[in-house]
Amino acid sequence: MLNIDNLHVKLEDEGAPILKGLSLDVPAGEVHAVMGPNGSGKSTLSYVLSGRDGYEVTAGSAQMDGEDLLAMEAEERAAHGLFLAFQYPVEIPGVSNMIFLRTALNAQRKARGEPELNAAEFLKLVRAEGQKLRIDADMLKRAVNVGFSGGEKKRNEILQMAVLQPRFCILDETDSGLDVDAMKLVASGVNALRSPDRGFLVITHYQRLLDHIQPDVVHILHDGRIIKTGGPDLALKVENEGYEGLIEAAA
Ligand SMILES: Nc1ncnc2c1ncn2[C@@H]1O[C@H](COP(=O)(O)OP(=O)(O)OP(=O)(O)O)[C@@H](O)[C@H]1O
Repeated sequence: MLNIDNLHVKLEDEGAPILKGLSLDVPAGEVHAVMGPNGSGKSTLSYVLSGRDGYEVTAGSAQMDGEDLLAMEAEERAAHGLFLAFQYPVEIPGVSNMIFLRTALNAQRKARGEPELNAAEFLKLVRAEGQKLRIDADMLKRAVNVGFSGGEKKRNEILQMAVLQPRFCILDETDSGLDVDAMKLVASGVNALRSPDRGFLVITHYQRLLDHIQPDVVHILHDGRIIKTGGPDLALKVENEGYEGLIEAAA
């Protein structure tokens, strides 16, 4: 479903590479976790895949369902069903959460040739999904993420995911800043979306998220490359022993 091959990326205005030959395949139906030390390139990977400006791909490829992701504009990638839950969700003053979600959903439906949802259908959907994440009607009316607490912003990212029903979801440290109960809500939001035709890349520093979202595969990213791939026990090993041993073994 998602195939990344030998990806090399640098900042557009700086010379130093950040991703240095990263390869990763996530088949449909699977959840892959990406862990790695600070500064190893995890967020860069999620930004490059989602089409954020400021990065230059100097070699390699990234495909979703055989189509060249890197050749698409950011909104085309979204219309193809790619979704990124940001590490630092963006505030959008003046745009209510509700209007934002409805506009995003209908733009994607239109791009896919599906009929737009009318106001009543949309309201029913967003209220039901909001309830599961304990996002009440008041938060839905407020400007997107403005004045939201750290944990509320992260839950709001998962609400967007639940409403948009993307086919491939990237979660960039969605667990950071969440209290224990909110983490369980977020995890059940993700688990509810798990399906044979959907894939996930879950970037996290902590094993505890993976207790709730059981990954099929765990990758360790260091210095712009995947240095080790394994099963869920690899995350436990990192939790217990840190990255040093894995980095030394890969050198
Ligand atoms: N806009 C930028 N300007 C300068 N350096 C950058 C920029 N974006 C990324 N980098 C550098 O690229 C490297 C990778 O950053 P990235 O945010 O992808 O790491 P990460 O693995 O997500 O880290 P963390 O676990 O701390 O979130 C870091 O050394 C970072 O300082």
